[in-house]
Amino acid sequence: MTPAALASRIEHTELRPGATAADIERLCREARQWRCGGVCVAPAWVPRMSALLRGADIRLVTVAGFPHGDTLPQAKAREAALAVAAGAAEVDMVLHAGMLRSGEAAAVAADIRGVVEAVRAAGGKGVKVILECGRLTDAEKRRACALAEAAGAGFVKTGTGFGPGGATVEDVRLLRDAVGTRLGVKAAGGIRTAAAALALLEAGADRLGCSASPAILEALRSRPADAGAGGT
Ligand SMILES: O=C[C@H](O)COP(=O)(O)O
Repeated sequence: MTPAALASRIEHTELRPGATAADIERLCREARQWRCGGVCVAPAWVPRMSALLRGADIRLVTVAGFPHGDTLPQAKAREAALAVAAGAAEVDMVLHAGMLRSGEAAAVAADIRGVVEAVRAAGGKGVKVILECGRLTDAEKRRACALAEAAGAGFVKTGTGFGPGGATVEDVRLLRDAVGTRLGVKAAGGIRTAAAALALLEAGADRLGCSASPAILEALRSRPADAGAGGT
């Protein structure tokens, strides 16, 4: 895979607590430089991201209920709608893992549906549901995928980058198996090398969320031509 092809699958991310305006400026500059498919920042930075990326063909992504997913459903939906009004195209919302693990499927579905409908009404382009796989059993991951699909989400996403463990090939395979081709799969959290990025795509991820995107892309660019995986 070429660096350009990989970059198109990356949502370059800065969600660290305490990230500064300079961090957001660097992120957007790097995303333009590498032509990343998207950029993901916390809601309060959406107006800045939107201004910095005006005219660029880069998806503007933000988060809702981040990073724990346990805000009130109405707050999550409103947060998502306000972020879309401020310029975000897509919202990565965090699943309420505690409710899922309590067997309260209807409440989990309503939480997701609230965000999906709020984003749609605000003119946004779609919602990803962050599962935080490190906190869930495989059966819970499958249940979460079914609820995300039924509630109208467009993607499921492995993690926030702030929970236990990072994105794994096993979780991407499981999520892909659960949603088939009906939903997208985004792998995120702890992706630090080109080999890891390519392995996650190979396992079935459509998109990757990473903060280490330039290092990953630079490593791929510097790799000897015959060392490529996948050959594209
Ligand atoms: O959604 C994306 C993650 O927050 C990125 O995590 P990372 O900093 O481990 O790449």
